[in-house]
Amino acid sequence: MSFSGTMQDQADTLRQLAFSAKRRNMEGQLELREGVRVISVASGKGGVGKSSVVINLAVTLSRLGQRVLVVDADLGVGDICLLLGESPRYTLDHVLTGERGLEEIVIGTESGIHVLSMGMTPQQYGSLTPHKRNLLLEGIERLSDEFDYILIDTGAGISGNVSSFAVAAKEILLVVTPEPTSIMDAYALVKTLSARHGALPFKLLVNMCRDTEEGKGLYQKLSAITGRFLEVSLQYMGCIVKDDMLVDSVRRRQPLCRLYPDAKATLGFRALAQKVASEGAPTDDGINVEAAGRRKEWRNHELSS
Ligand SMILES: Nc1ncnc2c1ncn2[C@@H]1O[C@H](COP(=O)(O)OP(=O)(O)OP(=O)(O)O)[C@@H](O)[C@H]1O
Repeated sequence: MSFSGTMQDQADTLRQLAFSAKRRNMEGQLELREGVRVISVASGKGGVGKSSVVINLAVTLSRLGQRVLVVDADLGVGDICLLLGESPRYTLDHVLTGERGLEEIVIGTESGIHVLSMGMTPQQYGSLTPHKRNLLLEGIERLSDEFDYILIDTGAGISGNVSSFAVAAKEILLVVTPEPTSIMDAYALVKTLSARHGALPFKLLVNMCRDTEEGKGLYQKLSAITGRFLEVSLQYMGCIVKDDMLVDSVRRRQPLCRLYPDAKATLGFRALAQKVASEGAPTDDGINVEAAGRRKEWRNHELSS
């Protein structure tokens, strides 16, 4: 199977899961605990540091006293456990065969965060009996009781499972780097997701930039284009500078912020976590008040210019 075929498969699987969850929601059967923040971390292209952002944001939030679950939905890759030097004893297969409950494949890590690896092909999902689907969904429901934050590491790009989680997650943290291809792919992702799902509350994080000025400049450019051509406003969440310490932490399979508490990139993650934590959860329609205000400003600006 080709790589893009695999990504499409992943998207289909997660879409089915999301739709099942939605149906249950409408029936009042699946309800995530009120107040739990579900943030999907996405990128237009691969290799921009999405998994590193998920891990370090999760660990920093955990140090702020939050209970954090990372869902590795970058199906089949299992990056998060690899990056944390963890080898889960059980996989989703054990849940599907009924040997284990979903809670039992969640692993606690030394860094204080929990990780759930959710790799499953659409073929596997399609062959699930309604009973097994329910088991999975009920598992997710129960898990949300145990955490304040659920961070989802999605596949990269439009064909990734970000589309499936976009609606479910309510909050999308888009990771972009100063590379032209990363910027173009991020724009394409925002365009496609907005066309599919309407106004979504995009948050933008610039990774691997030279300094804060470059980060802010990139945000202003991208935000001007998405505002003008897509009527989509982006909320700036800050930047993480390019830092060799991060590369070293990946090699040593430990979170940067744990290994190097004073590294420049660690300070960026700290600022990011504080910004995330200081915001309220979005409202039921997925729009937080601040973002809605900015969208209105954009429209007024467009009308008056
Ligand atoms: N701020 C940074 N400074 C220096 N290197 C970084 C930074 N962020 C990420 N990297 C490096 O970029 C590489 C890719 O990072 P990562 O695996 O987190 O990206 P990704 O977007 O999740 O990739 P994929 O799409 O393949 O899952 C890693 O080797 C990491 O060390």
